[in-house]
Amino acid sequence: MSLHLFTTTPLTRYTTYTQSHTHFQSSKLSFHRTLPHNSLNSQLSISETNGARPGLPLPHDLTSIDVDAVTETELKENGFRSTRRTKLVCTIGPATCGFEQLEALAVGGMNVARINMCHGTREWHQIVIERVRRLNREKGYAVAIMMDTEGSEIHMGDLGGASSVKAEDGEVWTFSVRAFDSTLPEHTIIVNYDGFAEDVKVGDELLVDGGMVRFEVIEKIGPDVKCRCTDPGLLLPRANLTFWRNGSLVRERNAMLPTISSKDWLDIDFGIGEGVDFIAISFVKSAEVIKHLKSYIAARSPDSDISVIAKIESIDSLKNLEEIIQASDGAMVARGDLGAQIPLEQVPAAQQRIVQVCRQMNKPVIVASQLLESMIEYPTPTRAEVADVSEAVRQRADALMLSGESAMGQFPDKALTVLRSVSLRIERWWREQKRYEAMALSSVGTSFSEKISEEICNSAAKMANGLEVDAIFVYTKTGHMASLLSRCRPDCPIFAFTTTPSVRRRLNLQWGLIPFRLSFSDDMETNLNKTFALLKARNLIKSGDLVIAVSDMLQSIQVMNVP
Ligand SMILES: Nc1ncnc2c1ncn2[C@@H]1O[C@H](COP(=O)(O)OP(=O)(O)OP(=O)(O)O)[C@@H](O)[C@H]1O
Ligand SMILES: CC(=O)C(=O)O
Ligand SMILES: [K+]
Ligand SMILES: [Mg+2]
Repeated sequence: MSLHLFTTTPLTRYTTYTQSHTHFQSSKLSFHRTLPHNSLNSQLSISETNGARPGLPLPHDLTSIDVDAVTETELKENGFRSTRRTKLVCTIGPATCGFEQLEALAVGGMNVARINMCHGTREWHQIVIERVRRLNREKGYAVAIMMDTEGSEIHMGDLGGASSVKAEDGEVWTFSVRAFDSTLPEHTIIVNYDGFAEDVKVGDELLVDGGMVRFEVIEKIGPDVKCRCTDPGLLLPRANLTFWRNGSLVRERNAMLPTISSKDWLDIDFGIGEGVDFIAISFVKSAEVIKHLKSYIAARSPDSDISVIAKIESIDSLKNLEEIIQASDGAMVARGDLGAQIPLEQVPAAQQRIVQVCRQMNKPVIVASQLLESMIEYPTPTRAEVADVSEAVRQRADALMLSGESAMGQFPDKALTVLRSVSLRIERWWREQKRYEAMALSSVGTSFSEKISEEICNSAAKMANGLEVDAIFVYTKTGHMASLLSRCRPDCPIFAFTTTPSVRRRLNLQWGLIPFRLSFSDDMETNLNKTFALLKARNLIKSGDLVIAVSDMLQSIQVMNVP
């Protein structure tokens, strides 16, 4: 292993190299000068001609840098420090599936588009995926796609075409497992689970959508279960159903249902075929199902790098939380169903625990459901909703998610604006107050090389805060080193340079990362010169900006002013 300190005039540069070898005996400290950066000009002219010098065609790929169009504007307008660190996920539904609507969400800061396989057909989802791709291709975004499985929990059927139906206090409704050929009789709900009529008992409480509407079972007649509405509200198509007996959730049979149903496997095949970036698995109960899915994806599509997100929304997933998160590539705090399975007042503590476990294990975490529920109908959020969003940002979750607000609400763009502005404000407040928690991060690396990367990232983040640098640059092929830096939640943004578009899209889910696509070599000097030239040509950085650069090829840290 060797340690070098470099310095140049007029700019000052300090470099620490930690090159990892499996065997090493000595450490060396040297001090010398690097070449001046006068090679910048020639690179600048190449980039300015868009990679096509007359008579000497250069592949666009080698001389350009790709960054999200909105991030670019944000960086230019607000400077590095004020960029948003918390990522935003939007569920796409009828309110947002058009190309212009998707573009409006991208302009508003959507980092990930989520499609929920509970709703709509595969053809419908395929059109949405293609539109997001087109948006990325034509408008320079890197919006990632997350496919969320239906899971085999119990839910209602469609409401005969109605978008919602009101259940009034005291009304008697029939919950039936029958298939109705023609129109649905009045006050009738279809249940997708054949064992339903056998499993419920008179006196059970039936919760729709985690308790948004409640019924009490009053009579069982063959496949029909008569229930009286005790808490009125709106019934939405395919809403989730849970039933409770003597104050606890009935889940004996439920627990026997497979996490991934036959329909889910077909949806997963569809997702693999479409090359989605994330697959989120509903109602995960154990780590086994995640491992199984990951090996299935690897066998099905060896070249794909689809990340698997575990949705934490059941009692079992909380019981096996650590092992599930360890096996996954990320997690979602799916508060909608979670709140139907555990008492509501336990959800906030569960959220905090899940966010912390994910951070410790270096997995991205999304806080989801009802963040701005009232904005489905109204253009402004409640104060309580703003406080809830603030709390998720303060916990430093990687991402916040919109569900009904963006899928079928009346104000999807306004809801996204609220998430964006609350995130920015709380992040700034946190930095100004220097109130970041001193969370002791335990080691996640297993090999010696991984441990080196981790120590480098921890040190780089600490140095970045201490020296008040403008940005951390990380050159990473797999994205791993970028996520280790993100885990430290430093004060400055992290510019993550990566060679493949799919890694770039996936990094879009992680806190504080600004992913760029750039082709680079093993030679950091060349990489830095090239990056400085390209970013300066686009007015994204200027001479004198202080940056720390780390790389997973060299396992190095360098501190420098942009020449
Ligand atoms: N593709 C779609 N087509 C029609 N409606 C949709 C679609 N996606 C979402 N919605 C509507 O938006 C609402 C909220 O979306 P969300 O994805 O949170 O649904 P959910 O069923 O509550 O979530 P989950 O099934 O993951 O627990 C849904 O209940 C549904 O009414
Ligand atoms: C998102 C989701 O699945 C839930 O909150 O239940
Ligand atoms: K789902
Ligand atoms: Mg759910």
